[in-house]
Amino acid sequence: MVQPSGIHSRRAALKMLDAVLRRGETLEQAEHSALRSVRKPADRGLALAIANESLRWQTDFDAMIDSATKQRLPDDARQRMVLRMMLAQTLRLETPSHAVIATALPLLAGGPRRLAHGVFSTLIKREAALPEAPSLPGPVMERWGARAEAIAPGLVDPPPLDLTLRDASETQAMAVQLAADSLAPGHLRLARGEAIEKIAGFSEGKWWVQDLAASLPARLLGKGTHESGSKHVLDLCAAPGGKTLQLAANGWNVTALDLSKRRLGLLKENLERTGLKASPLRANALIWEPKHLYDAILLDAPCTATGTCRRHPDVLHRIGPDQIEEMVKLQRGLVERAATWLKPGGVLIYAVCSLEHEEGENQAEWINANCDLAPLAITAGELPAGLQPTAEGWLRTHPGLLADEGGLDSFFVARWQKA
Ligand SMILES: C[S@@+](CC[C@H](N)C(=O)[O-])C[C@H]1O[C@@H](n2cnc3c(N)ncnc32)[C@H](O)[C@@H]1O
Repeated sequence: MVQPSGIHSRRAALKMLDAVLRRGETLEQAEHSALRSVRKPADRGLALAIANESLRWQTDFDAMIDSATKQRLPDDARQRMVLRMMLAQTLRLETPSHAVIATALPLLAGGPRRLAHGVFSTLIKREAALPEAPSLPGPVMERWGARAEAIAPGLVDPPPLDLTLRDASETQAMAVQLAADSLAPGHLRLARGEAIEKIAGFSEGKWWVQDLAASLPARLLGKGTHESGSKHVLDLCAAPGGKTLQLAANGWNVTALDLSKRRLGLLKENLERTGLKASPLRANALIWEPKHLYDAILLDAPCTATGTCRRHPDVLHRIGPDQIEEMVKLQRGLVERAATWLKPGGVLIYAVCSLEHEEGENQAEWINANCDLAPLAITAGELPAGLQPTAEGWLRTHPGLLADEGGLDSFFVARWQKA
């Protein structure tokens, strides 16, 4: 049978959705195997766009689908996944209906295609439309509470592209060269679209991709030099190295420790491209013992990553209480050990790209109560204009902040000092 053109990208998108929603894989993990058989970059881009938009607007697509079916389709039914993809193409990617139908029905070969066709046609006839911002899944609304309302508008589109510059003194010149905005020294914000490798300065290693929020933890450690040379920082859970690069560029002598061989490989590539120096170290921080104490430790802890929902909408559907609890335990194990590896006067930064209280605010309270460290409040003067620390001296960013400038990922950051 002749397959309609564009079917490969739709098959790959369906594979990704299936891996995320039925097997709990991250979209990034799923991407790898799903895109293996899709050769053309444009087809790969389309597959990713369909999967992303389906996940971003899933709650709204499901409400539409349910309004047009007599019997509710199970959440993980293939027809529901294909219908979400069809609606994503029509309502978000401006794909003509005939192309949507021609590429969707083969995905249901051997199954009830008529149902999908009927539901889709009904919704198109009704001129079903999306709300201004995606509705968040019920459990996410419950967890994020009052913040959810501010966050949702930040999820409408994929975020802009943020770069961190190797040399912050070039901020203005690079902003002009790349027609970019800058929200802080060493930060540039570009419209998303162009291939990363094609942006000027990539091959010379003048910058790396890093959301502004992700750059804040390392900024809060300041310069790494003093009269007698460089101070020692342990970048604990360092790979792929966005913060390692910042610390190295700021004069720190960096040990970049991570458990993952693959991710450390990326960190090494990043060091090579930027010409910055750090000492990568593969170890499990839960059993590793340092040979000396550190002036500073940056613990960018493994977490549920729900704060990256703008670029990874799969987290809206994959993460629940079990994953949160698992991460909370791991984070406590790591921070408990890190707290003993600081010199007197040494500074610890704890950061997570999570929107969950359990991994952020609750962990900071736990550290206050259980670790031999004194809180060192973050001040407004240390933050980009428009951001404020909390009353406790912590930092909590989310996609609803700096909304007019393009928003931010969500990070929780707090700081302590060893007596
Ligand atoms: C949030 S990511 C780090 C991102 C990195 N700091 C950056 O800015 O590019 C968390 C990292 O923790 C690492 N990790 C998880 N458990 C670990 C452990 N027990 N010991 C060391 N690293 C661990 C993961 O491999 C992952 O790279």
